[in-house]
Amino acid sequence: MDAASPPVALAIAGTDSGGGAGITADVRAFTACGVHGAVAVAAVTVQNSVGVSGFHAIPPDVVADQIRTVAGDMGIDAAKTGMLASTEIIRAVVAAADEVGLGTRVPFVVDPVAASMHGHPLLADDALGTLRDELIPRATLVTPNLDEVRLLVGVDVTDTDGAREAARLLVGLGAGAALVKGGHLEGSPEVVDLLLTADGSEHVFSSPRRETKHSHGGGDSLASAVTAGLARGMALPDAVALGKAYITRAVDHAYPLGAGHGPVSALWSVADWERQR
Ligand SMILES: Nc1ncnc2c1ncn2[C@@H]1O[C@H](COP(=O)(O)OP(=O)(O)OP(=O)(O)O)[C@@H](O)[C@H]1O
Ligand SMILES: Cc1ncc(COP(=O)(O)O)c(N)n1
Repeated sequence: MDAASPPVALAIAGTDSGGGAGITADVRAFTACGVHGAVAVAAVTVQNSVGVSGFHAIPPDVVADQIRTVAGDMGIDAAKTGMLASTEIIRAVVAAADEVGLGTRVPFVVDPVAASMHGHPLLADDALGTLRDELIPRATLVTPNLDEVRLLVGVDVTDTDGAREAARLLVGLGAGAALVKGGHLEGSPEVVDLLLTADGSEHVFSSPRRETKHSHGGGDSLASAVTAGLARGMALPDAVALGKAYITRAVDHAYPLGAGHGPVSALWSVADWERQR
């Protein structure tokens, strides 16, 4: 007898040839969190642990068609965006999202990726306004890091009050909720991610800060684990709690790889499985 079909989550994002971030991290998180991962590739990056040396943006209509063709066959229970590269791709994603109900019938997580952790740009400068004005208003949840917060709403977050103010402004852009991630707030012993929903409810997710430079793909992994929770029908705070639990474990198991920043890891799930074999 066939197994029951799992929920389907769709990642609309870029590839990472080094396998640390982007769509590779997304699909690992989807699998580890119990959903089937489908993908709409928006860009192919030439990337390793040291940085991004180039990328090729996929034609916008091909990005949109990947979304439509998955929706039309297997259905989409939740979707997330990562690297979208250009204004034209964002507009194509917005058009397809509206057609298939992302952000209305289907939970839609927007991770507003602007640059890699090495500081290499993954979004054209002139695309930030389109991301802010056309994509974020469709988001069930937007998940910026502190650099993206600064770019999107001009707030320099240094503490929880600043994160709260930034989240309020992000929700003011039209997102259903904002999760302001505190990974970049070096110096604090806890990593605090703050969730604010449009109805004003606030949830704080805190975990011990791990001393590691190997956190490549952390933001993608968190957003994808939250998306998996939403695809499974969880309420947003529960889905974010799942995402935080997943990323905390993945940072705990992050490993060095290459000369630069190694990835956060989902390989503990394989070790668990082998122990039980
Ligand atoms: N040193 C750390 N220890 C534990 N958790 C961390 C650490 N750094 C980041 N995290 C967690 O990882 C997630 C991603 O946070 P971060 O603010 O680094 O986003 P990001 O910049 O988009 O990620 P990245 O650039 O690493 O892909 C958050 O849930 C954060 O709490
Ligand atoms: C294709 C792609 N998408 C997203 C990121 C951001 O991840 P990080 O901030 O860990 O470099 C990346 N480096 N590459």
